[in-house]
Amino acid sequence: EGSRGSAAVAQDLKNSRETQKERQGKLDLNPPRGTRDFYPEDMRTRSWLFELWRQVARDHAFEEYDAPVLESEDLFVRKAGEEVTEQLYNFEDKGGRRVALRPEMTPSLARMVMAKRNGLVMPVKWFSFPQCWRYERMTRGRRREHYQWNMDVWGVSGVEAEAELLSAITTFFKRVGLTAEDVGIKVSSRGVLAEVLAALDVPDAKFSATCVLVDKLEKLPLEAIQGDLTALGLEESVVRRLLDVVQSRDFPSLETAIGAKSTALAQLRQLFEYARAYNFEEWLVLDASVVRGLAYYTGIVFEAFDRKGELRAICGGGRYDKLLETFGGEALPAVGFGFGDAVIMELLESKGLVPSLSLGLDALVFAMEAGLQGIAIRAATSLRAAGLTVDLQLEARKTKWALKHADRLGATYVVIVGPEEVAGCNVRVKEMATGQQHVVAIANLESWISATFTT
Ligand SMILES: CC(=O)Nc1cnc2ccccc2c1
Repeated sequence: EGSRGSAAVAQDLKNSRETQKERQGKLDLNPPRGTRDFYPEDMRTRSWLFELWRQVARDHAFEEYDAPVLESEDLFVRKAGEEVTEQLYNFEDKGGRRVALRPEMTPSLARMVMAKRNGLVMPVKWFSFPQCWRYERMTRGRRREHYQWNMDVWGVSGVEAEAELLSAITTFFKRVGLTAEDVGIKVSSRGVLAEVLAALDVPDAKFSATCVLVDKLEKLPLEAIQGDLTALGLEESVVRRLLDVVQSRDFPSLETAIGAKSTALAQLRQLFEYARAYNFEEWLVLDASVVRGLAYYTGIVFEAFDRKGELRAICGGGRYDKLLETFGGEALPAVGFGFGDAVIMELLESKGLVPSLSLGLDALVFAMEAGLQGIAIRAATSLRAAGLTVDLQLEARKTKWALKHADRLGATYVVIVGPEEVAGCNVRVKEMATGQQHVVAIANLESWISATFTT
């Protein structure tokens, strides 16, 4: 190897990079690293989850929006050492533009709000189900994409907005069969940290990065981020004070830690009072150690967790009143949450709360011979006109196969188009549940079915 010129070695490299296709003569059928395919049975579960999320969003009168998965990299460049920006799935496109697959939806939403600012009626209450991306060295084998239900309220500075969002989250949990014994929601406020830092004369400019570090402290030992704390210029005494305050797990200890005149404390009390009016107070846990890892949160923050403590956070969110200012716009109060599709499914599966989803097929229609396909088409079409879901077999089938397939698909009826029946201008309808068979004139199949189906 050593004796060969670099060109030769480069050639070797090029050859060894021959496409997988050439090497094995076939395409790699797996989806890209860290991503998932959704086959129909997977898609039924995903659609079931999204439909529940959508119902809750609709019940709270939120409106759906969307934005491109591809955004300018500038939207996500923040200098607060967050994991979500350190793992940005970014690249340069063929036009030489720095772009990224969105790691979260909030910046895109902020861009959309800022773009139409004065044309929007406040408050804005919008939801979306964006697929979000991260580029993580596959050393940890974690996923690189997930779907994340987002709900946000723009234009409301009071904790009424946080309360409404927590109502959506707890409504979803109740609707899916989880109770406050299964799941809790830790609630705190970065206002607490802001008040502590202000009392210690720490400049505002250090607020976001300090919060991100305190969030990391929840997961890592102090020495692991000592370097970052020092780099940020946080003195030992400040770090010790912060670590002391975030120990508070109830109102008396929080009041002792930050004083009775604290605005952040008053807002938290107000939120817990609203929680009683919404009947979701049993889900809330005051826990000052909740900081969340996103740089732009400024006030109340919250995260749902499984009470057994076996899983990562189920969802999380908070107030981010200054995000538009970081984009050079005028401030507009905002609060929102992100709810990923992975942890919740793990929790629901562990509790047997994911229903087995059949196709919900009303009728399977088939012709016994190719020459009868036209009749089968006519029968299927009239059933569909009556609003039924119909699987029309596109090739002639043996009755035995068709009945087995109808059973597999969970069809309520099978419509058999056979030579004898057709000779008398009829079709045969079999009720799969009872095995009962009816000979029905093709002419009044539609009325027969709708009469039968209305019962
Ligand atoms: C459990 C899981 O899939 N987490 C996950 C997967 N992909 C992401 C992609 C972007 C940001 C956060 C992500 C989080």
